[in-house]
Parts: sequence; C-alpha cells; structure tokens
Amino acid sequence: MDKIIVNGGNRLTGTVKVEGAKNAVLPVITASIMASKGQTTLHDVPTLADVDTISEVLRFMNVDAERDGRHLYINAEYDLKTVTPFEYVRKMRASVLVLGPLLARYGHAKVAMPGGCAIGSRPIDQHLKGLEAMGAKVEVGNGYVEAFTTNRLQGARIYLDFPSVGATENLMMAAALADGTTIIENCAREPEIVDLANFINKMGGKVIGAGTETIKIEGVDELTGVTHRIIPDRIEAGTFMVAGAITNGDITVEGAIPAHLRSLIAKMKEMGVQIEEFDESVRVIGTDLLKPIDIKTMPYPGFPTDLQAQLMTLTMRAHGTSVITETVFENRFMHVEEFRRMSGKAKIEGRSAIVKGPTQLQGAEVSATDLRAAASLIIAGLIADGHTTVTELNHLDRGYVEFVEKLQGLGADIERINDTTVVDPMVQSN
Ligand SMILES: CC(=O)N[C@H]1[C@@H](OP(=O)(O)OP(=O)(O)OC[C@H]2O[C@@H](n3ccc(=O)[nH]c3=O)[C@H](O)[C@@H]2O)O[C@H](CO)[C@@H](O)[C@@H]1O
Ligand SMILES: C=C(OP(=O)(O)O)C(=O)O
Repeated sequence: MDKIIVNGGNRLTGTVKVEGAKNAVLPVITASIMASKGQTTLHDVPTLADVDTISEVLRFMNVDAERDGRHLYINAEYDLKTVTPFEYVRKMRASVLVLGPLLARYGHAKVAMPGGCAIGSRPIDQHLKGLEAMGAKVEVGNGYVEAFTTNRLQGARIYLDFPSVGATENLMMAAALADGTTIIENCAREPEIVDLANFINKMGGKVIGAGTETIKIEGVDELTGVTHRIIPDRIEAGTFMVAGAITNGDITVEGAIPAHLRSLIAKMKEMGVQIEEFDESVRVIGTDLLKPIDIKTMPYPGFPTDLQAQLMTLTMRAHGTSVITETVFENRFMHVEEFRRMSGKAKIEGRSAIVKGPTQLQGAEVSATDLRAAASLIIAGLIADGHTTVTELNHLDRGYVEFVEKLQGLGADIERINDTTVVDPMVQSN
C-alpha cells in the first residue's frame, strides 16, 4: 500500500507548473469519438489515472487511443461499440460523458448507471431530461441507462434545474450532431465548458455562448478529428496556491490563469495573502496574520467545491472562526473528521463546517476520502508538528500528476513510499 509521509515545517518557495485540466480533458476525449473521420491529437494531456480509465473506455468501444507522454492520439473512424460497462463507470463517473456523443453519432448508447460516491449521490437526471427533450427514448434498468433514437436527435430548448457541468457537456455534445438548433439555458459556465465548446467548434461544430448562462448549438452532419491543447488545471493551480500560502511561503504557480481563479484569489486576499497576477501565472506570498473568512461553494464563477477542502486547511491557521458552506455536493466534508485527527478545530453543522483558528496541527495517520481531501490532508501535513501519513492514494492519483515531486521541488519534506508491512489485524481493527 502506498503512503505519503510529510514532515511539516518547511516554508515553500520557488516555481511550480500545473498540468492540463483533468475536468477539461475528460469531456474533450469523449467528444473526440464524434469524429467519424480524421485523427484527434491532444496536447497537455495530464498523465492521470482518470485519463487512463477514459482511454480504456474508448479502446473497449473500438476507438484507437494511444498516449505518448502528454500527447494523446485518438482515432474513432471505425464502427464503435455503443456500450460502456460498469467496471469503467465504477472507477470514474465521467465515463457517463460518452452518452451524448454515442447517441448523437449512432442513435444508441448504453452506459452503466454511475452510483453515488463519497461526496454525494450525484444523479444524472438533468442529462437524461435533456436527451429526452431532443427526442431520445431513455430506459433505466438493471444498472444501466440505455438511450435510443430512430432518427437523428432533434434540436430542442432545454432548461437545466441546476447548472450541472456534466449535463451541460453531455447535451452540448449530443446537440453538436443533432438535427437543428439546441438552446441550453441555465447551463454551467466553467472554463472547462468553454474549452469543450472550442474543441467542438474546431471539429466543425457550431456552438456559441459557452461561458454564459445560455449556449446555442446548431447541429452539423459530421465532425472531424483535430488538434487541440487542453487548458491548464485551475484546481491544481489553486491547490498549490493554498500550499504556498499555508507555509507562509513565496511561490509562483505557472499555468494559473487569474481569470479562472477569481473567487479563490478574492478569498485568499481577504485572508491577507498577497497575490500578484500575471497573464498565465500567479505569485503567492504568505503571511503570519491570516484573517478568518466565510466561503460558500457555488457553480462557476462562484467558489469551486473542488477547492473547498484545500482552502479549509488555510482557515485552520486564521485568527478567528471561519464558516465554510458546501452547496454543490451534500456530503463533501469527509476531510473534516481527518483534520480533527490532526487536532484541527472544525465541526460540521448542517451544510457548513465551522473552523476555529489558529491551531497548531499535529502530525497523524490520516486517510484520503476523495480526491481533493487527499490533497488537503497533504497540505495540512505541510504545517503540522511531526510526521503526517496519508493513505488511500488512489484518490490523489485520479487528479494530481507528480504531486509529491512538485512539492519536493518547492522545498517540502515529503516522500511517497510503498509500505508492504503486514498490519496485525487485531491492531488494525482497533
Ligand atoms: C469530471 C468533472 O468535470 N467533474 C466536475 C463536475 O462534476 P459533475 O459534472 O458530476 O458535477 P455537476 O455539476 O453535474 O453536479 C453538481 C450538482 O448537481 C447535481 N446534479 C447533477 C446532474 C444531474 O443530472 N442532477 C443533479 O442533481 C449533483 O448531484 C451535484 O449536487 O463538476 C463538479 C461541480 O463543479 C466538480 O466537483 C467535478 O470535479
Ligand atoms: C469531484 C471531482 O471529480 P469527479 O467529478 O471526476 O469525481 C474533482 O475533480 O474534485
């Protein structure tokens, strides 16, 4: 079992570079299967477990998907299978993003229903509602969702009850090859949605309005493979920004696009952190005198739920009480219990976490409960007294490339080990 061991106390300094965005590359990869001719070449592809999983999904469907370092070559010119089994969806919920592309290209898609996960129940009703509005017949049973259409999907006007990122992406892709015009209202506005729209437009699609509350898509008959560079990962960038600030460090994060990080920059400045903005990088200079804040996670451009756990670590160093409210996922506070193991003073009240600072965190053995919890426990370890050991690193590997090496490059005392020590079951059960 792999473990990360952090010895707290080092101030981070220097420069770190972020990868292409996980949440941009996954939908772009699934959109590439709509290209009935030509090869797709993607650059700045992060070497993540999730990218490997979605590539396996594509290969299962008879698509060529070959990765060479940070480049991915995809050829979907063949007859594709239109089924995605549970073994893939179980590993990664974003597999459900093949639904729109397959249905649009073949008039059929059968995908294992994604279950709930540690952060919430995560239904896909908004995806299905939109596909039905476009004329698809949708059946849910035996753990699968199956969608058919005898003719092409028809353009429709769709209002999302919530600006769901995945639903906006699935419907935008389905509409790209539909007959007529689709309008998606109350859609998600994340930078990753804009990246996907740019990619579809390069393929020959006609998408306008991505990044606003209404997207209009005029369906076309055919899409072709193209070359595309994935946008930088704003969540990875934000994770390092917090790591720099919490250690009272001075770091530059290359690939941090300030326009994509407005809410985090505003909140960190409110806490007293100094932030200098450049075109595609930010410099973060920490302070000993952090102020408490209130944060509420919201769809973009609100504060991202994917940075909630990381920023919570910083509030543990602030002088006073911070209130962090999670409105996007109903169960995204699993890290609070782990912070308490490190002597963090945090408690959950309804949908909020109340954090009292400043606290001198203590090194402890903690376990990652989801991807961002993994990163935030490591960040907490950077300022804890003594050693912090973080396990369940499969979560971290879904979303961070060489996280340990990058932190070492900034001066952290951290290592990843493969610990094969057999644990006495009597001790473990206590
Ligand atoms: C691969 C990817 O891009 N993942 C991101 C994406 O996930 P994902 O696309 O799954 O997130 P959504 O925006 O769809 O979900 C947000 C909320 O809407 C609810 N909902 C969603 C769809 C639906 O049909 N019905 C419904 O009720 C969800 O349960 C959740 O409470 O956006 C999330 C919110 O920014 C991020 O945390 C994830 O990192
Ligand atoms: C929740 C996340 O991802 P996913 O939607 O892939 O589970 C995340 O990136 O923090």
